[in-house]
Amino acid sequence: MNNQATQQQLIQADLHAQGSIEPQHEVDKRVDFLCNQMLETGQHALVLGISGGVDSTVAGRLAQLAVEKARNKGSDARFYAMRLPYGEQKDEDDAQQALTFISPDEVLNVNVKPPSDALLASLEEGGLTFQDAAQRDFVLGNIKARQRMVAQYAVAGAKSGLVVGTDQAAEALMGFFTKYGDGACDLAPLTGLTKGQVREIGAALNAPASLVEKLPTADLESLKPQLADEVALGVTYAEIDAFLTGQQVSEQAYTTITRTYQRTDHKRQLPRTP
Ligand SMILES: Nc1ncnc2c1ncn2[C@@H]1O[C@H](COP(=O)(O)OP(=O)(O)OC[C@H]2O[C@@H]([n+]3cccc(C(=O)O)c3)[C@H](O)[C@@H]2O)[C@@H](O)[C@H]1O
Ligand SMILES: Nc1ncnc2c1ncn2[C@@H]1O[C@H](COP(=O)(O)OP(=O)(O)OP(=O)(O)O)[C@@H](O)[C@H]1O
Ligand SMILES: [Mg+2]
Repeated sequence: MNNQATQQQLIQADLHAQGSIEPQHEVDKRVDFLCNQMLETGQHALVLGISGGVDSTVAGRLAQLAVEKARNKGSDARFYAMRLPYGEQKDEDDAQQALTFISPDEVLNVNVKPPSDALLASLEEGGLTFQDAAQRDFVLGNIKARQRMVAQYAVAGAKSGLVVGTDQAAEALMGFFTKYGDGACDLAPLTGLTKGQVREIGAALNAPASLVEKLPTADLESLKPQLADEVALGVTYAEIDAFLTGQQVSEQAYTTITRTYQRTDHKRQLPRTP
């Protein structure tokens, strides 16, 4: 086996990626995981932001199925789905379609624009300056992701709940999440799945095809609304998934992926200590 294939195998194992999945088996396994976590911890709720993207559509439906299963076992578990737009969201219709599909016990609508803008204004009043408008916008993007984390943990605190995250192997590989923003959670039910496998599970759950096939976007930068992840990453999800499932990828994709994986190692670890 050549060096490239060995390195791919090591990373695949590190991220718990599988070459292929049986979607219904993964649904059952991951619903059981969420249900058992509720029962074992004695917590009473699951909490998750629903964006209108495929990851939160799938994780949200798994969460609703899990609390229903826990209730069948005598728990009073409830799922709190949260809409967390930054002002008006361009793909709000998709978010509403996701909510209809998920059928959560509760929906909370929280606008993260006022707290995000207020924090940025306070930082600037406090003396923080930026290189340019693009850097300021990028930093504000991560503030939005972290305000969503704050909002979800507030609900978890009030309802004795656990925060669900949507990190999967493709985002983990590329460190494509905000550290302590959407990267922060108590339970990560999509761990190990490629983007394509998340879509396979969405299809097995009968999620609307338009959401299953939707173009992924972090949608954090106001100056680049709905920016496709693949443009930001400089590599396609098809190439990322191929890398994760042990297939050969182009030299350029291999270099981009392995360099990004190494550069973002700190995002997949606990804080460094002396
Ligand atoms: N070597 C190192 N060792 C330990 N810590 C290190 C470090 N280098 C930076 N850091 C720390 O990490 C910080 C950078 O990480 P972070 O704050 O996350 O910021 P960063 O990785 O620069 O930005 C987050 C990226 O994730 C994308 N994202 C975010 C949220 C959701 C999604 C999505 O797919 O929906 C995507 C977003 O578009 C952006 O490209 C630095 O400011 C520093 O505090
Ligand atoms: N506007 C939003 N409202 C509620 N939650 C959000 C919003 N934006 C992001 N989130 C939360 O942050 C998570 C990370 O965003 P991310 O874009 O990776 O996932 P997604 O939108 O579900 O799917 P995709 O990656 O395909 O766009 C989401 O899964 C969701 O839980
Ligand atoms: Mg998204």
